Amino acid sequence: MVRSMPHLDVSGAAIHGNSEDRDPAILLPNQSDNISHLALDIGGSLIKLVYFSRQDNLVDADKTLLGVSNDSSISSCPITGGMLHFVKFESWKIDDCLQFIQSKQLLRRSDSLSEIQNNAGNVLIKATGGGAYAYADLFKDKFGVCLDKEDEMDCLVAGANFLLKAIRYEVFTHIEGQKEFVQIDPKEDLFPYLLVNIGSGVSIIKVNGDGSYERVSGTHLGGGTYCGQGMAMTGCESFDELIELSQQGDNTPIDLLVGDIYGGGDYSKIGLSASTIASSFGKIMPGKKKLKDCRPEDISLSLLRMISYNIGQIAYLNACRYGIKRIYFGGFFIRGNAYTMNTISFAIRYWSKGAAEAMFLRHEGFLGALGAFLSCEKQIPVGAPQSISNAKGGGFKKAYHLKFKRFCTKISSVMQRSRS
Ligand SMILES: Nc1ncnc2c1ncn2[C@@H]1O[C@H](COP(=O)(O)OP(=O)(O)OP(=O)(O)O)[C@@H](O)[C@H]1O
Ligand SMILES: CC(C)(CO)[C@@H](O)C(=O)NCCC(=O)O
Repeated sequence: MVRSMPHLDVSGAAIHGNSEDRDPAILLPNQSDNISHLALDIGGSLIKLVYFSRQDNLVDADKTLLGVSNDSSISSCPITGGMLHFVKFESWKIDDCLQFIQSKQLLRRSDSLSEIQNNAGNVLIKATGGGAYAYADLFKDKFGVCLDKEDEMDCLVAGANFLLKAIRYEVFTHIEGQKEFVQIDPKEDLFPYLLVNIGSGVSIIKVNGDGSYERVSGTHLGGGTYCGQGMAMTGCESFDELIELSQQGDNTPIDLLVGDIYGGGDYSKIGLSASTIASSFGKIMPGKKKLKDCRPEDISLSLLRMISYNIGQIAYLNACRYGIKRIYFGGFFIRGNAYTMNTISFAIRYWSKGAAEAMFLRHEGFLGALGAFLSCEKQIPVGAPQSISNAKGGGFKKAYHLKFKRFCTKISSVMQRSRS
């Protein structure tokens, strides 16, 4: 028997936890239908899982949304709904993921949404990413469930649109170590935007509206490249180890700087300072330096910088190509790492001459999984979140808009010139 789906109510959705929490849960305060539902995004490197749990108790006053404890309407609010939880596993540890699903009883058949079935009577769970195809048999054999495949790009866009529209304190800029939340008015300054999803590989998507997008570019030099190349060059055994190493690194013994080529000076005629990287890894060269002479810490940092700058530059070029000012970066390559975000932000600022700013999402790696989760409903409310004008640094600065106007005018005149 095929039952109708219980309603997923995302109205009033908000982050649960404080502003520094990683992968924070999202509170769905108005979720009244009893749903037991999960969705998976099985990527080349990581499996991302989003699931709902019911939460009937009161919000702990110390755990108010984002620590905005002076907001009395929040601290005393009873939770009648539930929570969205975000969990990830390395793709090669799929057994851990299966074990987790089992231990949390996420496929309990007694819950109504889990009983959604296909024509053949098989229980379905939403899944996206390449692994939704690659691991379909495994899920069928292990749990007797069918993965109900959703397109990866559709899910990325749906997840991003939901977060940008409905979740306060989701988006932020990260410039020279300073994190500032950005509030988006869904009616004024949401579309179009560029979504740069840095997973194993990188997808660059121009998003025009709900379900309206075009994957305009991509690059195979992504998170998988940093991880694979880094492990090959340093002997590290994981992404986390590489990132940790990079924190003690210095790129200058490895990267060839403009000053190294120009006798210590700038090449000011073309606007290159002495400290600009002329060539990533350029100091490893015949007769000079070999890989074995380099510290793993420095290798990891140079690599992180190389990949991040390069993605930043490609993102900027695509923003120019379409005259888009808003560039959001997602994907687990970022992993909330300050250095990565600073570098991407620097690249966007540098290339746009300060006219555009990189923006990041707190649920960076979960866009696809969230989109798959929401696909059971296919409708996301447009409701603008409440104002957060009191948030530290919230809102775009007027100067930014002005600068960007100039930036766009410049781009269109360059484009006109190149056409004529
Ligand atoms: N614990 C981790 N293990 C492996 N990679 C990690 C880890 N944490 C962060 N990463 C980085 O995140 C990247 C994967 O990001 P993400 O999960 O967004 O993409 P994916 O879905 O696996 O890839 P794709 O979409 O290309 O199939 C890795 O390539 C790596 O750079
Ligand atoms: C192949 C996908 C979409 C899988 O997630 C991703 O890894 C990606 O966008 N890679 C970059 C491929 C390219 O456009 O060069």
